[in-house]
Parts: sequence; structure tokens; C-alpha cells
Amino acid sequence: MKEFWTTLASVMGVWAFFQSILHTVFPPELRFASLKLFHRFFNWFSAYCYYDITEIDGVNTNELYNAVQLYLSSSASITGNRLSLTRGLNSSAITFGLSNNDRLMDNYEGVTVLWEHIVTQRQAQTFSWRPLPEEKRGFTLRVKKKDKSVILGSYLDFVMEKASEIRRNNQDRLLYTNSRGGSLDSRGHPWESVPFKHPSTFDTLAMDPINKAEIMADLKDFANGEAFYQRTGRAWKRGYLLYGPPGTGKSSMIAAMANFLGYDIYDLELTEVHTNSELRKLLMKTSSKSIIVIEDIDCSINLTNRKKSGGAANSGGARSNNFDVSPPGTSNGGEDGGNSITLSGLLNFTDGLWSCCGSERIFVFTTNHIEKLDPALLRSGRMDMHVFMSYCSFPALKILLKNYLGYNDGDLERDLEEEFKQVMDKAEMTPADISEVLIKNRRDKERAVWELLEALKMRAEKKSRGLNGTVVEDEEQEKRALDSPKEEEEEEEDDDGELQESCNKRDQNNG
Ligand SMILES: Nc1ncnc2c1ncn2[C@@H]1O[C@H](COP(=O)(O)OP(=O)(O)OP(=O)(O)O)[C@@H](O)[C@H]1O
Ligand SMILES: [Mg+2]
Repeated sequence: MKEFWTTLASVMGVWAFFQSILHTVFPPELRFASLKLFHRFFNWFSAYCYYDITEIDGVNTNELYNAVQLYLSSSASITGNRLSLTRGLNSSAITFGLSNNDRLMDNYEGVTVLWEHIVTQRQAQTFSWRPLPEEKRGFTLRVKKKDKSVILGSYLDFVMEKASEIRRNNQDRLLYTNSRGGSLDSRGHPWESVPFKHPSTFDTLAMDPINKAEIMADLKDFANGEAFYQRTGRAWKRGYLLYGPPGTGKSSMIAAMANFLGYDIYDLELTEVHTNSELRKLLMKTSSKSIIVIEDIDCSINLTNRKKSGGAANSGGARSNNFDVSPPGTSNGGEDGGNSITLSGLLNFTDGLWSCCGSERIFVFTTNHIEKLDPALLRSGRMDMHVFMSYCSFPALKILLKNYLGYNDGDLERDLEEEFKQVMDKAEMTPADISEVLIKNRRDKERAVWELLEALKMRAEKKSRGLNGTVVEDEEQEKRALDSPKEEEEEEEDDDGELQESCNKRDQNNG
């Protein structure tokens, strides 16, 4: 023991001696360089190499950081004495991770690595275009040099995969919104999120089973299609346009898609976006495996048709950037990147170079008035699949009867079934209306079916009388009468007013 202390004292003596020489012989700048050299020298002989994974990588949030955080919350391969527990607002799962500046060992294919969570206070703020968080966070991964190839080759991919699996299993998809306008939070996110818990699935969605199967197969192909998209040189994204009358299940379909694929939803409120560059920034901050939704696209922006803008606002060529796409009630800034979003900005958002800044993304637009959308927005590559959500058909009704009342195939009497078949298409009732009748009477199955048949018959009768031009009593019919085709010119003039009116109606209904 005495020997040990003597050795230690002499080592420290030598160290002090070299340090004093360093201070007297070398000027401060040389001292710094020599320390760096020493550091390199030390690294050269060290058996380890280190990888830093910072939370914010330049302007973007580092997906790998989030993945590591999630991965470290899986207890299977991780051991540690001190862990921090977190439970998100409304979240069902408790996750745990590394406490600040703590370390964890992990094993992967016989290789041992060490994770360290490094949290430091940010130095006095240098100039930045957005506020930065007070803390700088990151993980440092320590790996033996000889294991470098294993770690870089497959471990990090494994971590990413495991993280997305954990997220899927947690069943906690996130619903993001940009309702804060253009302002960013302290971590530079323009999106706010809440756990997404919509119960709609493809099983609960009432629509034609053939169409449903087609959409599900398309989604599956998309999700498993990485190699295909790579091979064909296409960006790994897909666009769906859902159109049809209110209450036919467009929003429910989006929720079902998200639940089916386990994707997050980014609900983009276009009226909160003021410029094309803001739109681009929002896009850059979305993660892969997500659905980017613009609901009621005909209402959230004021799409004046091409002919008009060609004459008035658009003094450029036949297809310039100036198709007016500005929030209703605001004047058009005109120029791309000015005070409004342009159609060109929106087109680039869905199919430009920037749309590929992530991968595995689905764009979904919904509208009640497909005819009001610019054809450029609808073409394949932007909106690859157009899905018409129709009034409730008989096959769709069977799904509602099964889900709401527990009726299986063949449970309905033949005569009753025939009556339903005859009246369904004529009545033009939405699944939303039908489910309302079923909910009201769900305690008495037979009564529910009977009431529904009556309601359908009444609606069909009113509809036929309305179409003959004799009586228009029903609210629904009044609305449809308003929407009925008019003279082409008259419609163009009334376009904006009508659009606004329909938006107001929707707002009132939703409000
Ligand atoms: N196809 C459907 N299958 C099952 N339920 C449906 C369907 N369509 C509508 N519903 C029911 O009606 C409600 C409203 O539907 P949803 O919001 O999906 O309609 P929408 O087409 O998005 O309407 P809007 O055009 O007004 O936004 C849902 O909560 C759901 O309960
Ligand atoms: Mg909707």
C-alpha cells in the first residue's frame, strides 16, 4: 500500500513538473495547440471511439436523438440504476430514460456499448433566428474501436427500428397541429402535438367493401414499398384526395388510415400559414411515417380559378406562380414568398423537391367540392388516389348495422333487406345521419332497424318530390338546391360568395 502511494506521489510530481514547464515555456496559444495535440495523441491510443448525437442538428430536430431516447426506454436489453420516468399529457404509457448526465450499458450481438446522456446549459445566447432551448442535450455513444463496423453497420438502424416499434406498440400516435401560427416553441417546433386516440378503424368505417379493400391494399403496398420507390426513383410519398358530401366519413377515413399504418397525423391549418416559406418550414419539421392532412381544402384557402386569375392577378405566363391561394379575407400578396401562399407553393409542398425532404409520407386532402380544385393539384403524383366517399350504400349499411347493433350477415330478414336495398340509393343518407338514428335506438335493435327504414323512406320520398320541383322542405334538400348546377357564368361570379357561405355553414355546424 505504501508503495502505491509513493508511486502516485511521484506520478503527480512529474505531472506538476510538466505542467509548470508547459506554462513557462509555451505561450497560451501554443499551449492550447499542444493540449489539442495531446488529446489527439490520447485518442490515437484509446481503445474507444465516441459518437455524439445531439438533439438539434443545425435547424432540424435530430430523429436519431428521439429514437435513442425511446430505445433506451425499452427495458429488455438495458440495465441501469437511475432512470427518469416520464408520462406525456394524456398518454397511456410511462416511458423511462436516462437521467441527465447518466450512463447505461447496452449489448448488441455480443458487443457492449455505453450510452451517456449529456445535458449542459447553453452558453450566453449567440444570435439565432429562433429561440433555442436553454439546455443542450445529446447522447454520446462509446464503442470499442474494433466494434465500430458492427455499430455503424447495423446497431443504429436497429435502434431506429426498435424505437418506431415501441411507438407503434405504445399505441400513442400523435396528432400535430400548427394552430400557433408561425411561432415556434423553445425547441424550434412549429407544431404542437397531443396523443391521437381516434377509435376509427377500417373495421368501423362504413363504405363499399371493395373500395375499402383497395385502399387498404394501396396503403400496405405504400408502407412496404421502400425498395420499390427506391428502384423506380420516386419519392416515397403518396397523395390521397377524399371527396364527397359532409358526413360521409372523410375525417374518419384519415383516422382509420393512421391507426392502420401506425402513423402520426399532421393536421395542417392552411389559414394559419402566411407564406410559402412558412409552409416549407412546416413540411421540414414533419417526421417520416406520417400523414399530412389538409381538411376542406376548398374552404381553408381561396382558390380562384385559373381563367380569372389569368385575367386579373396573373399578368405572367399561362402558368405562373400567381394563382391566388390566400386565406379568405386577406388580400393576395401576389408574389411567391410574399404575404400569401400561392398555388405554386402548395403544389411544391405536395410534389416539389421539398416534399421529399423526409420519406414515407402520405398527403391527404379532403373536400366537399372537388370541382373547385385546380386540376394541377389533382394530378397523379400529387393526389395519386381519388376516393369518393359517397352516401351510404347497402353494403356500407351492413357494416353500420353490425357495428352499432351487432347484426351479422343473414340476421336481417329477407323482406327487410330488400326494402333497404330499394330505398338506400334514393334516400341519399350519409353514414353520419344513419349512425345517429342507430345510436338513438341502440338499446332496442328491432326498433332501431324499423326507425331507420322509416327515416330512409321519408328521405327518399322527400328527395323525389324535391327533384320534381314540387316541394323542397328538407334542410338537406335546400342546401342541395343551392348547390345545384347553374349557368356557368353565374356560377363563376358567385363562386367566392358561395364558397364562403358553405364555409360559414360548416363552421356553424362544427361550432
Ligand atoms: N363512412 C362512415 N363510417 C362510419 N361512420 C361514419 C362514416 N361517415 C360518417 N360517420 C360518422 O359520422 C361522423 C362524422 O363523420 P366524418 O367527420 O368522418 O365526416 P366527414 O366526411 O369528414 O364530414 P365533413 O365533410 O363535414 O368534414 C363520424 O364521427 C362517424 O361517427
Ligand atoms: Mg371532415
